[in-house]
Amino acid sequence: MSIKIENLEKHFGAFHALKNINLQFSRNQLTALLGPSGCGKTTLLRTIAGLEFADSGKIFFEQQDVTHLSAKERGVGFVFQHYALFQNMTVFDNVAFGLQVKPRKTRPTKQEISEKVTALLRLVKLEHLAQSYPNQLSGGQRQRIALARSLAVQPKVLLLDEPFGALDAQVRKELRRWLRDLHQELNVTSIFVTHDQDEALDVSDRIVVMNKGQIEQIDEPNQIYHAPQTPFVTQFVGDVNVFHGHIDQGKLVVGEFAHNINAHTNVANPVENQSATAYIRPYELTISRLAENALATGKITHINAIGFIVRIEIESNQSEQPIEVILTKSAYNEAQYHVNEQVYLVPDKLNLFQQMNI
Ligand SMILES: Nc1ncnc2c1ncn2[C@@H]1O[C@H](COP(=O)(O)OP(=O)(O)OP(=O)(O)O)[C@@H](O)[C@H]1O
Repeated sequence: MSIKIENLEKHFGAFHALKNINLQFSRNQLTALLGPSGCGKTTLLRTIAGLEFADSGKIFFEQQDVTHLSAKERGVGFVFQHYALFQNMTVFDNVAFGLQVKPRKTRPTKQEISEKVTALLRLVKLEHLAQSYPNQLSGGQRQRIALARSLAVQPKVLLLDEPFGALDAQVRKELRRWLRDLHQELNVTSIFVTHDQDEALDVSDRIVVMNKGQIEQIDEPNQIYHAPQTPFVTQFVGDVNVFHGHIDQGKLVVGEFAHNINAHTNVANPVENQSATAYIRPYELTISRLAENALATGKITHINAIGFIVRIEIESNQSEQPIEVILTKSAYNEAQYHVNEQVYLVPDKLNLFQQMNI
């Protein structure tokens, strides 16, 4: 089932929650709606579900205009952050619920329901818990049951609102992997809401980044991370160092430093004599003992060499926040940097934004 959204607008009183949303979801794709708290992700998801209605705009499921249809008529499955399982029913009955309450005419037989529920429990790998009650399950298991329950009625669209939000980091990670694998087997168009960039990058085929009721960028995870198109996306997805300056004779000038940006920036022709902000990932910044083509200088304040990579923090007058640089262990061992050392920072690559391309 493909989904198309045209010119969607939504207000809550005077608050403008969704601003001219235009979007397409391809059949069987897993899309993440990613953005900070309050940006409108849940409102958009609920509007797609038919649990909320837009002020204007249209929603199509394939060719059908579903804008004014109820959630039930749209045939969507919904999984919320807080597993809304029935506490007084067994796992089996929870999963069977949607089938058992179907009108007599369309309700499967008892035997068919039993087979279907067993197959779904097998799919979420919890067959052995069929006769348990929700309060006997872990958070992760409950969420998998909630998913099995929503799949029982064969939804054409599966909508997940922070499905792993209430779980601890380790379980979240496991369930992410599990959702990705499951989605490949399912053939269902899925949209999930998250404010966790790692989760979006790890699980989805495509990410829609939202900010203040608007879409900032729609792209594959790789593009969102490596080719962010707005300052907001650059800062929201992944760690980044920020340098404010201006362009002078093709160079980015930050304080007393003038860095030649040719060849390793996203902007071919930066506008002269205009302010510019450079966003640089920690691993795209090189530490040097020479001032040549540097963008900043600063003092090393902290070195974390515990893991596979080495994280170095530098305090600099050219940056409001401490600058973070990531080095490989071998580069670090070779250079032998130490705390309190004064060093220069030279970018290998930077994302530049000026007023006009924001
Ligand atoms: N029923 C409502 N009445 C009034 N305001 C609402 C209502 N639902 C949402 N809002 C407001 O609309 C904005 C968007 O809310 P929404 O839940 O869509 O954000 P979100 O991006 O999903 O955030 P979170 O990650 O915190 O859930 C918020 O400022 C919220 O307060």
